[in-house]
Amino acid sequence: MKRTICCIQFDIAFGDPEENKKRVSLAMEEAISKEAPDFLILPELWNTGYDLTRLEVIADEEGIDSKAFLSELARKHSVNLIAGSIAKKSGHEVTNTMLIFDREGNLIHEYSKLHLFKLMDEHHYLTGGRESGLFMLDGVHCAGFICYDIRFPEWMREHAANGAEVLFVAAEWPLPRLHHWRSLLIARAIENQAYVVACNRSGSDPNNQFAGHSLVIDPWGNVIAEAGESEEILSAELDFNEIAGIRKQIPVFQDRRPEFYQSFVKRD
Ligand SMILES: O=C(O)CCC(=O)C(=O)O
Repeated sequence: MKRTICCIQFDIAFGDPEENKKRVSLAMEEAISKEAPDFLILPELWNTGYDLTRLEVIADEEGIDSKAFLSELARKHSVNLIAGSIAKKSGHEVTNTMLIFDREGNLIHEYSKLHLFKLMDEHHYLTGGRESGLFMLDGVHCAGFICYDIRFPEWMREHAANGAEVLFVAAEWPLPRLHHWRSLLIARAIENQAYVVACNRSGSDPNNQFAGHSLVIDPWGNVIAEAGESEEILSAELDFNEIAGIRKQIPVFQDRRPEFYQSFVKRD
């Protein structure tokens, strides 16, 4: 089974959801006309960027506006959409939430970033998620993660151990730690013997310059597509038949001994 994917790496307008909707629409038109992908992925917080101090005002109330907008795009282009994440307001809480739509425009899953990134003050403005990132889309077992989540191999492993064949990552990863971005993503692909499709943003905001370098990595850890630092539509073909062979050759999922991992007692 093969599927084509496109990462839409774009420069997010700071605190301007309407402008960002225009940018997403245009980039999607381009991706669809050039690549006709099965799956499209957007970056993290694409509606507001990291304008955290104004989230009370600009976050999307229950995600209603974004959901209508994205559902229509998925349906119109008949594409599966891993719609990065949005700032979503529910009562007094704001979450950093990934929205996933099928080709008919049905919202099939929401995943809110589990691990908040203190270095960028997320814990002051956002509430961490509580749900799993697992979902099934177009016959593929998928899992979604958001940026800092990639530093938590145990979280991603749980998803792979529960069947995920492709790990989608939406990010606003800063340029100074590009080396970590690449190394962590390659490691997550190798250890989980899964595809990693990671969509970062490009450009800068008042506080950070972002790395771009969206990546598609195969289950052997080979980088099969990589963007540069600027806006780019990155595409690749994923062949899910490769996974079974790799998992048979080095059967890490059978060889795990999780019963020992929790009960480890530190010796002096
Ligand atoms: O872990 C990192 O270095 C970057 C994480 C990040 O930028 C985020 O989670 O938004």
